[in-house]
Amino acid sequence: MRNNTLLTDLYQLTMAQGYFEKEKCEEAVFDLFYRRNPCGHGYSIFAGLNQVIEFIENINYSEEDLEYLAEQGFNKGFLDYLRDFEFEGDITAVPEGSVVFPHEPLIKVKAPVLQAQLLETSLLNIVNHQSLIATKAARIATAAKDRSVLEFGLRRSHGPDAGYYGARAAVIGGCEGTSNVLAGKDFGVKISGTHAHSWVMTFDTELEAFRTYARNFPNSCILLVDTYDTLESGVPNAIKVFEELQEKGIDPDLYGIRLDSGDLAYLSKEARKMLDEAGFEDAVIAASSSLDEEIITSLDMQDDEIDVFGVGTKLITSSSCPAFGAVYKLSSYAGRPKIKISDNVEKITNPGDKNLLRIYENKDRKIIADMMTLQEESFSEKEELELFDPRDTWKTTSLASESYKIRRMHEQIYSRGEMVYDLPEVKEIKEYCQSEKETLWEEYKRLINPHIMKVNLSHNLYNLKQKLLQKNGVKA
Ligand SMILES: Nc1ncnc2c1ncn2[C@@H]1O[C@H](COP(=O)(O)OP(=O)(O)OP(=O)(O)O)[C@@H](O)[C@H]1O
Ligand SMILES: O=P(O)(O)OC[C@H]1O[C@H](OP(=O)(O)OP(=O)(O)O)[C@H](O)[C@@H]1O
Ligand SMILES: O=C(O)c1cccnc1
Repeated sequence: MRNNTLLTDLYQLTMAQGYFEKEKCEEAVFDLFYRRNPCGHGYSIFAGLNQVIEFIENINYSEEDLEYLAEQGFNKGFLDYLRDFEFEGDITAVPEGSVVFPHEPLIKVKAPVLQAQLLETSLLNIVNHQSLIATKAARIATAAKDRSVLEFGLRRSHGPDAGYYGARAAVIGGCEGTSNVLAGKDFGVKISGTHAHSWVMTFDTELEAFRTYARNFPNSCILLVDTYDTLESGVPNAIKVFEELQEKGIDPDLYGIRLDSGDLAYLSKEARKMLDEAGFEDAVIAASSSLDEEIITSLDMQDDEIDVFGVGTKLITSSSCPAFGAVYKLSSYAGRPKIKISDNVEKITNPGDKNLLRIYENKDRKIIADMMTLQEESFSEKEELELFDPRDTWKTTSLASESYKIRRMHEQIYSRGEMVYDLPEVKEIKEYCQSEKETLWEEYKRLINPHIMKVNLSHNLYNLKQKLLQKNGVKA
């Protein structure tokens, strides 16, 4: 396994040495958050937490790394510190697979500043990638409604890691399985697939190609029917092979066809009729060919007969929105809340050591709003709760006591350097993610112009922010 300890930006190490030299080891709090949902989506899916933990657990500056850093001019004392580096701080995070919204702290790192700073690049690198792909997968799965989506993108992903972790994230976000064998093996998720055009082309006839495939894989036999002529040759040959299986008394678990070109809606409807007329009502129709949520929505409007969508390039590269944009910002140092000012209001940070609360309607467990609070604040469901918009503060909502439920979104991952979290399997994260989506009203899930979830600040946090803004000469 590659040692990723140096997979960071140089400035993290130069700052770390600076802190080391100045013996500046006060506690810092950093929030990892993002500012906008990808593709104009109504929410995002937080993914990558297990890999964040794996990264921290495996931090190890080898002698070779230290020699390299010495050549770059780092000090011996600092390098000796790195040789024995162990993370000593606290980390809390929302569980992987959670539905999340802009500006919410997804991960909170509280540690001696040198240590907290050293984690920045790797944490962002991991979370930015997986959250982006998980969110794109959620969009595609929404468009597919109750039909399955398979992740087919490895060949066109941005290198091996993007394919491997992208498959993991895609499955968390809503894909039923992946064609990526290593991801399937390592993450315990379903792998599936069909065959390529080359398979058909190496045989003298399409029929012979289908027969041979069916002989090899009678129980999972999806035949690619568009190599020559989908309706004139591909589908009739597939039907012939299914009849032959039937004559042999073979009742496959999964069989059917895959369409990979042409008018997928039209071809699926024609193919469905032909398969049904031949008595193969349970034959599956899969389709692929540069699919994404927009094309799937359009196919749906055309009353397509596709059961399974194979989605590659546009999912694994999140081509419509290629970056998640999460950042890692200091919110407190030496017990004092810190704020980053910007002319762009969206970029002003929320100061202080914070908590993220989610407020659900009592009766149907749908999300009403999220609220960031200061760490020390506590709230009781037995009391009325007033929520207000942090921008348009006159917009308020009062929730009657006992009409809502509060959930603290963060779980403890590290406590004083010790990993205290039970890592869930990808299958569990996937199920949790599905249940998370069910906590959203449909209005937040639509693909275009969704409702914007309210992410409120508590009165105390709002007041602290105003105070720091004023102190920095910003008029509220
Ligand atoms: N009925 C349809 N409605 C909307 N989009 C469709 C429909 N059928 C296919 N598409 C999409 O149109 C695009 C067609 O791509 P392209 O021009 O490469 O054609 P193709 O049929 O796949 O050809 P090729 O033989 O080169 O593979 C794909 O993104 C495909 O998903
Ligand atoms: O279109 P995507 O969403 O990326 O989905 C994956 C594509 O990859 C394969 O094509 P490719 O041309 O690579 O191989 P093939 O010869 O097996 O069709 C497959 O047939 C799909 O068309
Ligand atoms: O199994 C398939 O059909 C497949 C796998 C990867 C890419 N395209 C198709």
